[in-house]
Amino acid sequence: MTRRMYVVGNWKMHGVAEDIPQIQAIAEGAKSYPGVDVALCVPSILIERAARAVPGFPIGAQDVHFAEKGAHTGCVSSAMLRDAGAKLTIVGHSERREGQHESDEEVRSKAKAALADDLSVILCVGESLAIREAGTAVMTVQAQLDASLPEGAVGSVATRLAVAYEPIWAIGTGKVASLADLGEMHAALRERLLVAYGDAGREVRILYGGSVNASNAAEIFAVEDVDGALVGGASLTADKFLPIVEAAAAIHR
Ligand SMILES: O=C(CO)COP(=O)(O)O
Repeated sequence: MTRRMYVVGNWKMHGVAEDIPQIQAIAEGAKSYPGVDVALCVPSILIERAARAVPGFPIGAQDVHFAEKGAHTGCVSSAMLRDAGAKLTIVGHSERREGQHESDEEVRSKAKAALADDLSVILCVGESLAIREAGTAVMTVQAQLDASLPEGAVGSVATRLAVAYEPIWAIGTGKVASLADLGEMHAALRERLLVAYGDAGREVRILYGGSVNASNAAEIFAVEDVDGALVGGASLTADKFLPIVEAAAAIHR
């Protein structure tokens, strides 16, 4: 089976009403690359306006609560995201694992809740610089994936689940994992997906994230088992983001 390339922007804490034209430019530009799945994850308060501005283009969230509803001040459920027009959500980004002390168990619950509510999910994993330097990155990230993946039969929803490998030291730093390290990690994560889901594990896309830009996207996408990218800074404007989508469109597996 072939996995479609997937390029997703993570706007993090950027974006107000005046940025909607950039979202429209990205959605319009993405139409030139029908072979690539493209999406943008924006701040939750912008989802509804963004989704209305670009009908048919997937707008997503950057986090979701695992509960359906209840006493969770400041949180947003998957049903609320869907109601606002979101089609996907990121879970377990390292900035939340660190900043909001999210555990693997919590990330797993969030992924399960979102998948059950028909959202697509991008589940993030990645190691710190200390772990990379200690030489234990692969086993650490595999264990993180094992503990964060929704367990059980994923079969029918495998195409709605993606994993994003984002080494923490590569996020926003201009540093990118070496292509050899990237290939090793993506193969190691594929192995865990096959253990967890059997053949359906082949359908789950594995994205790379961390300082992806127009200049390095092509070589990153050429690495086996890299099925696209989760892009931060370079997703904020159409002129920086669309060349990354174009690089993905050039991959034929
Ligand atoms: O964290 C990231 C995407 O989720 C990567 O961010 P940058 O592309 O800005 O390094």
